[in-house]
Amino acid sequence: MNQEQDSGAPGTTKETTVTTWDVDAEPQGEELRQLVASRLRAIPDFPEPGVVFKDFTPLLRDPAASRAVVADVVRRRAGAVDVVVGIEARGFILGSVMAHALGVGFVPVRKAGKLPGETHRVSYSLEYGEAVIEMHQDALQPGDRVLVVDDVLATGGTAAACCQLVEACGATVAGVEVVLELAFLHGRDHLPGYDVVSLLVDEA
Ligand SMILES: O=P(O)(O)OC[C@H]1O[C@H](OP(=O)(O)OP(=O)(O)O)[C@H](O)[C@@H]1O
Ligand SMILES: Nc1ncnc2[nH]cnc12
Repeated sequence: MNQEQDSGAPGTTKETTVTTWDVDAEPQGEELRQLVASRLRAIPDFPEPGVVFKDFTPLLRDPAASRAVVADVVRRRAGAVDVVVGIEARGFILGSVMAHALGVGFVPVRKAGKLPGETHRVSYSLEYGEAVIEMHQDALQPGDRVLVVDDVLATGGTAAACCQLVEACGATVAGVEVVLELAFLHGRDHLPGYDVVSLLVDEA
């Protein structure tokens, strides 16, 4: 649905037009999956030998494809989340635009030592190493329905650690959204009971 609103102040002739976004008109289903798959590239042996890195910078470079990814999440989650939590660094890019499109706030989960306030912290392992992530203790309120956003679900260590941080604040994980799930790394096994949605699933 497209809608135009006149928000000019009474007694003035100035008009401002606000156009809402028709998310249903964006690519969906198989069309969306093919579009997104065509904007990801596989880079072998990065960041270390044996890892095939799935690079989503071509997706970001294409406004139509990025917009379609965000629209897909808006169709599924609009009205059902209060906050988006994005995981440093790639989760920041997707998570912040999704928060904006959903009309909710954004909370960053950062690698250790980057946040200035009092934090909760969790250590975890991922496909190519170990890490510690943190979130400000006062970033969420008890009862907040939180959408966790990242680009890739690999071993699931990062997303599971992020869900722990959300719950440490007394908030609820409403769902986890990723663009690409590397199913052969069984990340879902670390996220039992969570509503995990991946746009693309790589089985190989
Ligand atoms: O499911 P996992 O095995 O935990 O892996 C997934 C995580 O790995 C990548 O982030 P990375 O830690 O490489 O950081 P970056 O976004 O700063 O590149 C990716 O963006 C996810 O956050
Ligand atoms: N293979 C991979 N490609 C991109 N991001 C990742 N995060 C963890 N594993 C990854």
